[in-house]
Amino acid sequence: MLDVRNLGVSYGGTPVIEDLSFRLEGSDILMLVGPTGCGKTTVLRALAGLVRPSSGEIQIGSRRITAGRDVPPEKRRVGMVFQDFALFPHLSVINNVSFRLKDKRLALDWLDRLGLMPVRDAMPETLSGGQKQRVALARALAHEPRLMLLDEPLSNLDAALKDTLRWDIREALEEAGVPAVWVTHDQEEALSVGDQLGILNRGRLEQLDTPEHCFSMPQSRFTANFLGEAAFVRGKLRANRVETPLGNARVRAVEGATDEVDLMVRPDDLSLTPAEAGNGRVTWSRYEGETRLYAVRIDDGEPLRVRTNHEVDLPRGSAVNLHINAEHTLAAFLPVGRDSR
Ligand SMILES: Nc1ncnc2c1ncn2[C@@H]1O[C@H](COP(=O)(O)OP(=O)(O)OP(=O)(O)O)[C@@H](O)[C@H]1O
Repeated sequence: MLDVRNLGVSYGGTPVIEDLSFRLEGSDILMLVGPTGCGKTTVLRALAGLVRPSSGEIQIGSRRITAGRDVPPEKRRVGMVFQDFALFPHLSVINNVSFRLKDKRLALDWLDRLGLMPVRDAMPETLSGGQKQRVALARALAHEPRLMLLDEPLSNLDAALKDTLRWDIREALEEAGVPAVWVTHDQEEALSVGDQLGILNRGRLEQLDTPEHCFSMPQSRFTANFLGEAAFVRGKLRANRVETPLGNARVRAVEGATDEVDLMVRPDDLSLTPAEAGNGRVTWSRYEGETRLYAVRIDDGEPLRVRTNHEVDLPRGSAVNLHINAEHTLAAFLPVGRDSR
Protein backbone atom coordinates (compact mmCIF):
# COMPACT_ATOMS: atom_id res chain seq x y z
CA MET A 1 0.00 0.00 0.00
CA LEU A 2 1.17 3.51 -0.79
CA ASP A 3 -0.61 6.51 0.63
CA VAL A 4 0.62 9.97 -0.26
CA ARG A 5 -1.11 12.82 1.54
CA ASN A 6 -0.64 16.51 0.73
CA LEU A 7 2.98 15.96 -0.17
CA GLY A 8 5.14 19.00 -0.74
CA VAL A 9 8.78 18.97 -1.89
CA SER A 10 11.04 22.01 -2.22
CA TYR A 11 14.52 22.48 -3.58
CA GLY A 12 16.36 25.25 -1.71
CA GLY A 13 13.10 26.80 -0.58
CA THR A 14 11.48 26.68 -4.04
CA PRO A 15 8.38 24.48 -4.03
CA VAL A 16 8.53 21.87 -6.80
CA ILE A 17 5.74 19.54 -5.64
CA GLU A 18 2.66 20.91 -3.90
CA ASP A 19 -0.28 19.26 -2.19
CA LEU A 20 0.09 15.90 -3.93
CA SER A 21 -2.26 13.15 -2.75
CA PHE A 22 -2.98 9.68 -4.10
CA ARG A 23 -3.35 6.15 -2.78
CA LEU A 24 -2.42 2.80 -4.32
CA GLU A 25 -3.54 -0.61 -3.05
CA GLY A 26 -2.59 -4.16 -4.03
CA SER A 27 -0.87 -4.06 -7.40
CA ASP A 28 -2.35 -0.73 -8.56
CA ILE A 29 -0.25 1.16 -11.07
CA LEU A 30 -0.26 4.93 -11.21
CA MET A 31 1.00 6.31 -14.52
CA LEU A 32 2.49 9.75 -13.97
CA VAL A 33 2.74 12.14 -16.91
CA GLY A 34 3.34 15.84 -17.42
CA PRO A 35 5.47 18.33 -19.33
CA THR A 36 9.19 18.40 -18.84
CA GLY A 37 10.21 19.95 -15.53
CA CYS A 38 6.78 19.50 -13.90
CA GLY A 39 8.20 17.37 -11.08
CA LYS A 40 7.70 13.71 -12.06
CA THR A 41 11.22 12.63 -11.12
CA THR A 42 11.00 14.63 -7.91
CA VAL A 43 7.92 12.62 -6.88
CA LEU A 44 9.86 9.39 -7.45
CA ARG A 45 12.86 10.75 -5.55
CA ALA A 46 10.66 11.67 -2.60
CA LEU A 47 9.09 8.20 -2.55
CA ALA A 48 12.50 6.55 -2.78
CA GLY A 49 13.87 8.67 0.06
CA LEU A 50 16.41 10.59 -2.03
CA VAL A 51 14.81 13.92 -1.20
CA ARG A 52 12.88 14.83 1.94
CA PRO A 53 9.30 16.04 1.94
CA SER A 54 8.84 19.64 3.06
CA SER A 55 5.22 18.97 4.02
CA GLY A 56 2.61 16.23 4.03
CA GLU A 57 3.27 12.53 4.45
CA ILE A 58 4.12 9.34 2.62
CA GLN A 59 3.08 5.94 3.91
CA ILE A 60 4.70 2.88 2.33
CA GLY A 61 3.24 -0.22 3.98
CA SER A 62 3.60 0.44 7.70
CA ARG A 63 6.37 3.04 7.30
CA ARG A 64 5.28 6.65 7.69
CA ILE A 65 7.48 9.47 6.42
CA THR A 66 6.95 13.16 7.09
CA ALA A 67 9.11 16.31 6.96
CA GLY A 68 10.27 15.65 10.50
CA ARG A 69 10.37 11.88 10.39
CA ASP A 70 12.59 10.32 7.76
CA VAL A 71 12.97 6.67 6.84
CA PRO A 72 16.26 6.03 4.98
CA PRO A 73 16.03 4.62 1.43
CA GLU A 74 17.32 1.17 2.43
CA LYS A 75 14.55 0.77 5.04
CA ARG A 76 11.74 1.70 2.65
CA ARG A 77 12.00 -1.43 0.48
CA VAL A 78 11.37 0.48 -2.72
CA GLY A 79 12.37 -1.17 -6.00
CA MET A 80 13.48 1.01 -8.88
CA VAL A 81 13.73 0.56 -12.63
CA PHE A 82 15.33 3.33 -14.68
CA GLN A 83 15.50 4.01 -18.40
CA ASP A 84 19.25 3.33 -18.48
CA PHE A 85 18.86 -0.12 -16.80
CA ALA A 86 21.54 0.62 -14.15
CA LEU A 87 22.89 -2.95 -14.00
CA PHE A 88 26.24 -3.78 -12.39
CA PRO A 89 28.44 -4.20 -15.50
CA HIS A 90 30.95 -6.53 -13.83
CA LEU A 91 28.33 -8.98 -12.54
CA SER A 92 26.56 -11.73 -14.48
CA VAL A 93 22.76 -11.70 -14.80
CA ILE A 94 22.24 -14.08 -11.88
CA ASN A 95 24.69 -12.14 -9.70
CA ASN A 96 22.99 -8.85 -10.60
CA VAL A 97 19.61 -10.23 -9.61
CA SER A 98 20.77 -11.96 -6.43
CA PHE A 99 23.02 -9.11 -5.30
CA ARG A 100 22.69 -8.78 -1.49
CA LEU A 101 19.88 -11.30 -1.50
CA LYS A 102 19.69 -13.85 1.31
CA ASP A 103 17.35 -16.19 -0.48
CA LYS A 104 18.77 -16.88 -3.99
CA ARG A 105 15.66 -18.87 -4.89
CA LEU A 106 13.79 -15.60 -5.32
CA ALA A 107 16.35 -14.52 -7.92
CA LEU A 108 15.97 -17.77 -9.84
CA ASP A 109 12.20 -17.55 -9.59
CA TRP A 110 12.10 -14.05 -11.16
CA LEU A 111 14.67 -14.97 -13.80
CA ASP A 112 12.43 -17.85 -14.74
CA ARG A 113 9.20 -15.81 -14.75
CA LEU A 114 10.79 -13.14 -16.93
CA GLY A 115 12.25 -15.62 -19.42
CA LEU A 116 15.86 -14.94 -18.45
CA MET A 117 17.05 -18.45 -17.58
CA PRO A 118 18.87 -18.90 -20.92
CA VAL A 119 21.00 -15.82 -20.17
CA ARG A 120 21.45 -16.31 -16.43
CA ASP A 121 25.25 -16.52 -16.69
CA ALA A 122 25.65 -13.83 -19.37
CA MET A 123 27.27 -10.47 -18.70
CA PRO A 124 25.03 -7.37 -19.09
CA GLU A 125 27.00 -5.99 -22.07
CA THR A 126 26.03 -9.02 -24.14
CA LEU A 127 22.28 -8.51 -23.61
CA SER A 128 19.73 -6.64 -25.72
CA GLY A 129 18.03 -3.55 -24.27
CA GLY A 130 14.86 -5.53 -23.59
CA GLN A 131 16.77 -8.25 -21.76
CA LYS A 132 18.65 -5.68 -19.68
CA GLN A 133 15.38 -4.13 -18.59
CA ARG A 134 13.99 -7.54 -17.65
CA VAL A 135 17.10 -8.15 -15.54
CA ALA A 136 16.62 -4.78 -13.83
CA LEU A 137 12.99 -5.68 -13.15
CA ALA A 138 13.90 -9.16 -11.88
CA ARG A 139 16.52 -7.65 -9.57
CA ALA A 140 14.03 -5.17 -8.13
CA LEU A 141 11.25 -7.75 -7.66
CA ALA A 142 13.52 -10.43 -6.20
CA HIS A 143 14.15 -8.09 -3.27
CA GLU A 144 10.41 -8.19 -2.43
CA PRO A 145 9.77 -4.46 -2.55
CA ARG A 146 6.76 -2.83 -0.94
CA LEU A 147 6.62 -0.30 -3.75
CA MET A 148 8.02 -0.15 -7.30
CA LEU A 149 9.11 3.03 -9.04
CA LEU A 150 9.63 3.00 -12.79
CA ASP A 151 11.21 6.03 -14.44
CA GLU A 152 10.53 5.82 -18.19
CA PRO A 153 11.54 2.15 -18.24
CA LEU A 154 10.87 1.70 -21.96
CA SER A 155 12.15 4.93 -23.44
CA ASN A 156 15.46 3.45 -24.63
CA LEU A 157 13.81 0.54 -26.44
CA ASP A 158 12.46 0.31 -29.96
CA ALA A 159 8.73 0.39 -30.66
CA ALA A 160 8.15 -3.34 -31.23
CA LEU A 161 9.91 -4.27 -28.01
CA LYS A 162 8.12 -1.59 -26.01
CA ASP A 163 4.76 -3.08 -26.72
CA THR A 164 5.56 -6.57 -25.43
CA LEU A 165 7.71 -5.45 -22.54
CA ARG A 166 5.14 -3.02 -21.15
CA TRP A 167 2.64 -5.87 -20.77
CA ASP A 168 5.28 -8.20 -19.33
CA ILE A 169 6.17 -5.57 -16.74
CA ARG A 170 2.52 -5.04 -15.90
CA GLU A 171 2.00 -8.78 -15.48
CA ALA A 172 5.11 -9.15 -13.32
CA LEU A 173 3.98 -6.31 -11.03
CA GLU A 174 0.60 -7.98 -10.70
CA GLU A 175 2.20 -11.33 -9.87
CA ALA A 176 4.38 -9.62 -7.27
CA GLY A 177 1.28 -7.88 -5.85
CA VAL A 178 3.19 -4.64 -5.46
CA PRO A 179 1.91 -1.13 -6.22
CA ALA A 180 3.88 0.98 -8.67
CA VAL A 181 4.37 4.55 -9.80
CA TRP A 182 5.41 4.62 -13.44
CA VAL A 183 6.63 7.80 -15.12
CA THR A 184 6.27 7.94 -18.87
CA HIS A 185 6.35 10.34 -21.81
CA ASP A 186 4.53 7.86 -24.00
CA GLN A 187 0.87 8.68 -24.44
CA GLU A 188 -0.19 5.19 -25.47
CA GLU A 189 1.61 3.70 -22.47
CA ALA A 190 0.07 6.28 -20.13
CA LEU A 191 -3.43 5.46 -21.30
CA SER A 192 -3.21 1.70 -21.64
CA VAL A 193 -1.04 0.27 -18.87
CA GLY A 194 -2.07 1.80 -15.55
CA ASP A 195 -5.11 1.73 -13.27
CA GLN A 196 -4.81 5.42 -12.49
CA LEU A 197 -3.42 8.29 -14.49
CA GLY A 198 -2.01 11.40 -12.84
CA ILE A 199 -1.36 14.50 -14.93
CA LEU A 200 1.17 16.71 -13.20
CA ASN A 201 1.39 20.38 -14.07
CA ARG A 202 3.94 22.65 -12.34
CA GLY A 203 4.14 20.34 -9.35
CA ARG A 204 0.40 19.92 -8.85
CA LEU A 205 -1.89 17.11 -9.91
CA GLU A 206 -4.08 18.59 -12.59
CA GLN A 207 -6.19 15.43 -12.67
CA LEU A 208 -6.07 11.99 -11.07
CA ASP A 209 -8.51 9.50 -12.44
CA THR A 210 -8.86 6.40 -14.57
CA PRO A 211 -7.04 6.83 -17.89
CA GLU A 212 -10.36 6.66 -19.73
CA HIS A 213 -11.86 9.46 -17.66
CA CYS A 214 -8.80 11.67 -18.00
CA PHE A 215 -8.91 11.25 -21.76
CA SER A 216 -12.64 11.55 -22.38
CA MET A 217 -13.61 13.87 -19.52
CA PRO A 218 -10.62 16.12 -18.84
CA GLN A 219 -11.22 18.55 -15.98
CA SER A 220 -9.19 21.29 -17.62
CA ARG A 221 -8.03 22.44 -21.03
CA PHE A 222 -4.51 21.64 -19.90
CA THR A 223 -5.37 17.94 -19.47
CA ALA A 224 -7.40 17.98 -22.69
CA ASN A 225 -4.44 19.35 -24.64
CA PHE A 226 -1.81 17.31 -22.85
CA LEU A 227 -3.51 14.02 -23.66
CA GLY A 228 -3.45 14.90 -27.30
CA GLU A 229 -5.13 16.35 -30.32
CA ALA A 230 -7.92 18.23 -28.56
CA ALA A 231 -9.67 21.04 -30.41
CA PHE A 232 -12.46 23.30 -29.26
CA VAL A 233 -15.57 24.24 -31.21
CA ARG A 234 -17.74 27.11 -30.00
CA GLY A 235 -21.38 26.18 -29.48
CA LYS A 236 -24.56 27.00 -27.61
CA LEU A 237 -25.53 25.06 -24.53
CA ARG A 238 -29.10 23.75 -24.61
CA ALA A 239 -29.84 21.63 -21.51
CA ASN A 240 -27.36 18.73 -21.75
CA ARG A 241 -26.56 19.28 -25.43
CA VAL A 242 -24.37 21.68 -27.34
CA GLU A 243 -25.38 22.99 -30.74
CA THR A 244 -22.48 23.84 -33.03
CA PRO A 245 -22.11 24.60 -36.72
CA LEU A 246 -20.65 21.08 -37.07
CA GLY A 247 -23.62 19.34 -35.46
CA ASN A 248 -24.83 18.70 -31.95
CA ALA A 249 -23.44 16.64 -29.11
CA ARG A 250 -24.34 15.54 -25.62
CA VAL A 251 -22.14 17.21 -23.00
CA ARG A 252 -21.42 16.89 -19.31
CA ALA A 253 -22.45 19.77 -17.08
CA VAL A 254 -20.27 22.88 -17.42
CA GLU A 255 -20.12 24.81 -14.18
CA GLY A 256 -21.01 28.48 -14.60
CA ALA A 257 -22.09 28.11 -18.23
CA THR A 258 -25.20 29.90 -19.38
CA ASP A 259 -25.09 30.12 -23.13
CA GLU A 260 -21.82 29.68 -25.03
CA VAL A 261 -19.33 26.89 -24.37
CA ASP A 262 -16.32 25.38 -26.13
CA LEU A 263 -16.96 21.76 -27.03
CA MET A 264 -13.85 19.53 -26.92
CA VAL A 265 -13.50 17.35 -29.99
CA ARG A 266 -10.76 14.90 -30.86
CA PRO A 267 -10.03 13.63 -34.39
CA ASP A 268 -12.15 10.52 -33.72
CA ASP A 269 -15.19 12.58 -32.72
CA LEU A 270 -15.43 14.09 -36.20
CA SER A 271 -16.04 12.67 -39.63
CA LEU A 272 -15.76 14.09 -43.11
CA THR A 273 -17.44 13.46 -46.43
CA PRO A 274 -16.46 14.97 -49.78
CA ALA A 275 -19.05 17.67 -50.62
CA GLU A 276 -18.79 20.58 -53.06
CA ALA A 277 -21.12 22.65 -50.92
CA GLY A 278 -19.49 21.44 -47.68
CA ASN A 279 -18.39 23.57 -44.76
CA GLY A 280 -14.61 23.17 -45.10
CA ARG A 281 -11.51 22.47 -47.15
CA VAL A 282 -8.67 20.01 -46.61
CA THR A 283 -5.50 21.87 -45.55
CA TRP A 284 -3.26 18.80 -45.30
CA SER A 285 -3.42 15.08 -44.72
CA ARG A 286 -1.08 12.48 -43.22
CA TYR A 287 -1.10 8.81 -44.02
CA GLU A 288 -0.85 6.82 -40.75
CA GLY A 289 -1.13 3.24 -42.01
CA GLU A 290 -4.55 2.02 -40.90
CA THR A 291 -5.88 5.57 -40.73
CA ARG A 292 -5.40 9.01 -42.26
CA LEU A 293 -5.31 12.27 -40.35
CA TYR A 294 -6.83 15.29 -42.12
CA ALA A 295 -6.70 18.96 -41.19
CA VAL A 296 -9.82 20.76 -42.36
CA ARG A 297 -10.26 24.51 -42.25
CA ILE A 298 -13.73 25.79 -41.48
CA ASP A 299 -14.28 29.48 -42.30
CA ASP A 300 -11.19 31.39 -41.12
CA GLY A 301 -10.56 29.35 -37.97
CA GLU A 302 -7.68 27.08 -37.05
CA PRO A 303 -7.85 23.77 -38.98
CA LEU A 304 -9.61 20.95 -37.13
CA ARG A 305 -8.14 17.46 -37.22
CA VAL A 306 -10.23 14.48 -38.21
CA ARG A 307 -9.17 10.86 -38.46
CA THR A 308 -10.59 8.66 -41.20
CA ASN A 309 -10.15 5.19 -42.55
CA HIS A 310 -7.01 4.96 -44.73
CA GLU A 311 -9.21 4.37 -47.79
CA VAL A 312 -10.50 7.95 -47.70
CA ASP A 313 -7.92 9.63 -49.92
CA LEU A 314 -8.61 13.30 -50.67
CA PRO A 315 -6.11 15.81 -52.09
CA ARG A 316 -5.28 19.08 -50.39
CA GLY A 317 -7.90 21.75 -51.14
CA SER A 318 -10.77 19.24 -51.46
CA ALA A 319 -14.17 20.59 -50.45
CA VAL A 320 -15.58 18.52 -47.61
CA ASN A 321 -18.32 18.48 -45.05
CA LEU A 322 -17.05 18.11 -41.51
CA HIS A 323 -19.45 17.03 -38.78
CA ILE A 324 -19.52 15.71 -35.25
CA ASN A 325 -20.22 12.00 -35.16
CA ALA A 326 -19.60 11.23 -31.47
CA GLU A 327 -22.39 9.27 -29.82
CA HIS A 328 -20.83 9.53 -26.37
CA THR A 329 -20.93 12.48 -24.00
CA LEU A 330 -18.22 15.06 -24.71
CA ALA A 331 -16.44 17.50 -22.42
CA ALA A 332 -17.05 21.23 -22.74
CA PHE A 333 -15.48 24.27 -21.15
CA LEU A 334 -16.34 27.89 -20.55
CA PRO A 335 -14.96 30.03 -23.37
CA VAL A 336 -11.43 31.31 -22.73
CA GLY A 337 -11.45 34.50 -20.71
CA ARG A 338 -14.41 33.39 -18.65
CA ASP A 339 -12.60 30.39 -17.24
CA SER A 340 -9.24 30.49 -15.52
CA ARG A 341 -8.55 26.81 -16.25
N1 LIG B 1 18.47 18.89 -7.34
C1 LIG B 1 17.71 19.92 -7.75
N2 LIG B 1 17.94 21.16 -7.25
C2 LIG B 1 17.17 22.21 -7.63
N3 LIG B 1 16.16 22.13 -8.52
C3 LIG B 1 15.89 20.93 -9.06
C4 LIG B 1 16.66 19.76 -8.72
N4 LIG B 1 16.16 18.72 -9.43
C5 LIG B 1 15.15 19.20 -10.18
N5 LIG B 1 14.98 20.53 -9.97
C6 LIG B 1 13.94 21.38 -10.57
O1 LIG B 1 12.70 20.88 -10.13
C7 LIG B 1 11.74 20.94 -11.17
C8 LIG B 1 11.18 19.54 -11.39
O2 LIG B 1 12.18 18.68 -11.93
P1 LIG B 1 11.94 17.15 -12.25
O3 LIG B 1 13.24 16.59 -12.72
O4 LIG B 1 11.27 16.51 -11.09
O5 LIG B 1 10.91 17.26 -13.47
P2 LIG B 1 10.43 16.12 -14.49
O6 LIG B 1 8.96 16.30 -14.62
O7 LIG B 1 10.92 14.80 -14.04
O8 LIG B 1 11.15 16.56 -15.82
P3 LIG B 1 11.56 15.67 -17.11
O9 LIG B 1 10.29 15.23 -17.75
O10 LIG B 1 12.31 16.65 -17.95
O11 LIG B 1 12.41 14.54 -16.59
C9 LIG B 1 12.43 21.53 -12.38
O12 LIG B 1 12.15 22.89 -12.41
C10 LIG B 1 13.89 21.28 -12.10
O13 LIG B 1 14.69 22.27 -12.69
